[in-house]
Amino acid sequence: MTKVLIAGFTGAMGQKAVRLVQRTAGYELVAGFAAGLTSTTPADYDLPANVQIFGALDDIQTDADIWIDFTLPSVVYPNVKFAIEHGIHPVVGTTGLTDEQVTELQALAAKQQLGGLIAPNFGMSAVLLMKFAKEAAAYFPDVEIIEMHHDNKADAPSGTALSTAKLIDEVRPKHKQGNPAETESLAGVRGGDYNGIRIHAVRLPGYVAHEQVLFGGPGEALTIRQDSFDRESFMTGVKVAMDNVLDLNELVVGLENVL
Ligand SMILES: NC(=O)C1=CN([C@@H]2O[C@H](COP(=O)(O)OP(=O)(O)OC[C@H]3O[C@@H](n4cnc5c(N)ncnc54)[C@H](OP(=O)(O)O)[C@@H]3O)[C@@H](O)[C@H]2O)C=CC1
Ligand SMILES: O=C(O)C1=N[C@H](C(=O)O)C[C@H](O)C1
Repeated sequence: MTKVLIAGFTGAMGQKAVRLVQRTAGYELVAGFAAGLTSTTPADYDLPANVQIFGALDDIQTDADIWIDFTLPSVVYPNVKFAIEHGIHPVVGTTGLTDEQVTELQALAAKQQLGGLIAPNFGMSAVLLMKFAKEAAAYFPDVEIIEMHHDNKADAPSGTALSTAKLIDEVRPKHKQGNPAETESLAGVRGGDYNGIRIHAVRLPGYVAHEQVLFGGPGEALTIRQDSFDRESFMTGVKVAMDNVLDLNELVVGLENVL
């Protein structure tokens, strides 16, 4: 039986992950971790009595094999560091880790000879969107990204949009796009700028997670779009990660690398 701890177990994604672990043969939920808890009684979260509930990182004592993290950009780094230092394989969906933090965590995982996975998006449609966008960018170097999310989202741009921009940046011919004399009469109206790639973030009730990559060329355009209408869409990828993470011997970034 593979034992799982879920960090952020009370959140929108954490709750989906709890149900995934509970319904999947071969896995056992042994612990839940979240901040701001009013109780550490498992029954108060509809969890069996043997599930340990932790409200602070320093309190965690567990024999979990896997640490699933769906928390907040502000806490994901210490969480994953803690997991690796305690020999728990991290499966990280939380966004917001900087490139430097990922490099540090990879070095720590290598030192501990521990495998893990960080995925900016566990949804198949988003993984494919990023793959197709990278392919298209070699032929359509002029591109902008629009990501659309629910209005509870803490961070902007989305981790997926940033990853998409990084993948596009790896292949697209280096050039300046748009009008070099362009001005903004309304601050921020042209979006964020990742190496010349504009990213626009929309936050609205009713949305879950959506992304469009717009390519423009002389007389034509290509739009690639993905929609996650339900957070259940991310669970396919989380299950793939759980099934593979114990066999990894490094901290891998991107679900596509374990598919
Ligand atoms: N990779 C992917 O496929 C996906 C990634 N995400 C990412 O996952 C993350 C979580 O998203 P979502 O579930 O919507 O967010 P929620 O706000 O719904 O949940 C956040 C969770 O983290 C907990 N938390 C808050 N502060 C701390 C802390 N200091 N230590 C430990 N736990 C803490 C919250 O507990 P409490 O409620 O008690 O404050 C809650 O359980 C985000 O970064 C989001 O971008 C989301 C969807 C898919
Ligand atoms: O906060 C969310 O909801 C999501 N976060 C991830 C991101 O920032 O890319 C993945 C997905 O977009 C949903």
